[in-house]
Amino acid sequence: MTDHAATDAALAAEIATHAGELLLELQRSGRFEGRELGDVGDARADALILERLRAARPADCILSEESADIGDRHCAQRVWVIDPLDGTRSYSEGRREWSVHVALVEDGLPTHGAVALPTRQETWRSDRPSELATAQRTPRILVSGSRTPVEADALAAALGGELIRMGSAGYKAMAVLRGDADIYYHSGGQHEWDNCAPAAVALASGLHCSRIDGTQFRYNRADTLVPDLLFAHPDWAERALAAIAAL
Ligand SMILES: Nc1ncnc2c1ncn2[C@@H]1O[C@H](COP(=O)(O)O)[C@@H](OP(=O)(O)O)[C@H]1O
Ligand SMILES: [Mg+2]
Repeated sequence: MTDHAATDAALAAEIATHAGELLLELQRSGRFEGRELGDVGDARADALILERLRAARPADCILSEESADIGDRHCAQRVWVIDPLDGTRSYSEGRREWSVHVALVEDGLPTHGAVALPTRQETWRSDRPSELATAQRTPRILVSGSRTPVEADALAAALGGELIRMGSAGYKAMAVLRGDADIYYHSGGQHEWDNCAPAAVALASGLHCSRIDGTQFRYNRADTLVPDLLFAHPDWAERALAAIAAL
């Protein structure tokens, strides 16, 4: 049972971890495969997260990728933004790169959150900031494998970096936080649920997280589209923003 006295970050971590375990079991059960596995996983993880959040925080609103808006979130001060299965494609193809996102947005800012990476048995959370690794001289730049930005090669060339294609926004953002990469760059579209919990967790550890023009992320907007993003080790943030502006 969910602990009603848990802090928001602890609650997010507990729920994301449990949803991740459910998804792993479903994937390993072999009962579904391909697209159907992704659809069933999305729906079941969504149901688990909604049930737990409603029980623990009945007064809050919820915005989920898999459900219609719940409650009148636009004027709500506290809104949970969740992605029950980010990297659905990787998940349904049996790959490792997928994640579960649970974040709390207060007055438009991501204040608490957790990102579960079930295939690594990791849950990253905003109330347990991690020490950042040393940035690499040759930056490793993560981009979407299926929707690689057209300008990705030019950015890598401008920074003298190495481009690495990978699935899932949460998996990529946490790879930067872990120090396995230096930059996660995306353009061409995404939604609030794809990057809200990763931003809540990454910001708490001092990673640079912004739109690619350097402006701050704002959440719980009427239009959930977030066209682009930059997650970067602080040592690379300014150079990356300058290189992006010059593309
Ligand atoms: N151009 C675009 N428009 C809308 N969503 C996009 C997008 N590019 C990536 N995304 C979403 O961002 C998440 C990470 O993408 P990727 O794995 O390609 O890096 C995926 O979320 P879901 O898996 O939750 O659908 C994907 O649907
Ligand atoms: Mg997503």
